[in-house]
Amino acid sequence: MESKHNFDLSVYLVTSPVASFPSEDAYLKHLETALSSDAITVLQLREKKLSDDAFLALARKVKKLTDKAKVPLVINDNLFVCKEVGAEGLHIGWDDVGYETARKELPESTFIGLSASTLDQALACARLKADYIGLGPIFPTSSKPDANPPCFAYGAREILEELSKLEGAPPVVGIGGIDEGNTEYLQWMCNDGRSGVTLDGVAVISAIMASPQPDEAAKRLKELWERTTYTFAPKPVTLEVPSGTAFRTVLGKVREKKPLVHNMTNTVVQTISANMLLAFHASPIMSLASSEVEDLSKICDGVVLNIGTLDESTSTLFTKAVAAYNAAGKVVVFDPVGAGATKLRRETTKRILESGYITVIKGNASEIATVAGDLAGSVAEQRGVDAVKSDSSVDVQAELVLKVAKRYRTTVVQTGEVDIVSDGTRTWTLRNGTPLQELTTGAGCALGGILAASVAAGGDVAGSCVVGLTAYNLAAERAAKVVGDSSPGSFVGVWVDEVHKAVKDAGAGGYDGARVELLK
Ligand SMILES: Cc1ncc(COP(=O)(O)OP(=O)(O)O)c(N)n1
Ligand SMILES: Cc1nc(C(=O)O)sc1CCOP(=O)(O)O
Repeated sequence: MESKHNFDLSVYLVTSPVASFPSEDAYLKHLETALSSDAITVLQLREKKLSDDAFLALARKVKKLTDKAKVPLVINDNLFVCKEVGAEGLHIGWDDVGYETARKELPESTFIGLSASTLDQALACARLKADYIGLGPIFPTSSKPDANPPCFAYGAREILEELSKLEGAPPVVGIGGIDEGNTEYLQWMCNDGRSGVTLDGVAVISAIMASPQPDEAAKRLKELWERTTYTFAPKPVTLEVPSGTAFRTVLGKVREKKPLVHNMTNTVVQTISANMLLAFHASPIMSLASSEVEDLSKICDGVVLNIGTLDESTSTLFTKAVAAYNAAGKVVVFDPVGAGATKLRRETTKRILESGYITVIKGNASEIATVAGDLAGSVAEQRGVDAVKSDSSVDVQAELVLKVAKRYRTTVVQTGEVDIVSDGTRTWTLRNGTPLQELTTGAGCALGGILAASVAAGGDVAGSCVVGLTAYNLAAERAAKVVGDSSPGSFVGVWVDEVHKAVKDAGAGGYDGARVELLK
């Protein structure tokens, strides 16, 4: 290390206790193998139970390895060991030796990292001018029994957004529950060119220390961390919406591609969901089997996760689906049906939203308000998330839809008398449809499939949602004209016919009557 500022946090290994290995030799060999990957950029020696003498003796051996690999060594908590061994850095938490004491006692060139679990702590670290912040836990972890509650990727993103407003804020490394399955998602959520948010690296214990091949594990983490294109991330914004051309483009692509949509949906709406997808010129697969998820993620273009008839196993099943469809780079539409009604629904909704990238969240006003309210348990609470009721004005609802889209870096489709679509940058209101849709069981749930097919074919996520939803609602209006206002039974059949025609004609003239407005 030439200067205290010359450190790279991108793949930061924190050690597990030497005592968790069969021998000290096995432990040192493990570290040496990990360091031989050339992927590790910082190594923190963390021993909670050793005496100062034993810690120092171990630190001297580890320092030889880190020096050989030209990787800075950071000592966890112990100022004495840090000084004695001449480590390049010290990491301390809020219960440890104070930052100012450590700063006075250590050479200027020694960098000092501070832990933060909340926005207030992160701001305090910045005020103290810590050299870096260890922000965590990001995800649940079993490596630190006294860890604070996780902030998840969206919470980390909010904290980083606040830090980015300060001049000279310290770099930040995320820690806690980070592994190969979530690194890419965390990196995408927390490195957003649009808002200036940056996370500087990932710190891990088990992802490398518990791996039988620590060098390979470190290399894979580095490769995931350095990605600039993401498997799951939406394609760039290309569509001009609203316009008849966009309408024809998306529906034409649906007709050509015939997207295959995996419906993990509730038992009440299976038939209408499958029929609407077929009418939309897409193909449905209906399956709730856990053992099929990975295979289906490889052949399907997208999945609909609908918690309408959930049980205690739904969150495990659906988070598995999020992981599989993210890894396959396919569309995930999440419908948190009745999200606020029970504890099970609230918890399941929260776990799914925390688990990975959701391409589209679709729900009615109270479901979206519940999704927004769930955030109030974390960072958002400190900054005051307003609970928006379904009887609030369209503008107020649109503001919340935009906030939820921004927070999860996703597209939100809120259905109601006025539908609202937002991707956190652009927000539209859509005013088509008929009251007969509300008298049709599964009309909202079947829309999940229409959105998945539209996005899978279209490219621009939010734009494709606007087109798919408008086509669906215009078809409903045409069907209502045919059957009259008091025939909900006959309405469904004619609606399916009209959806079919809309895609068959690829929207030729079908956009007439669309009442779509892009809000400023
Ligand atoms: C990089 C990094 N970030 C955070 C921590 C946690 O430190 P602390 O709060 O002091 O908790 P313990 O590690 O001492 O249990 C860390 N060690 N490293
Ligand atoms: C050491 C540590 N500090 C944390 C914090 O939140 O400050 S979480 C954590 C444990 C990280 O281990 P793993 O990568 O195995 O989850």
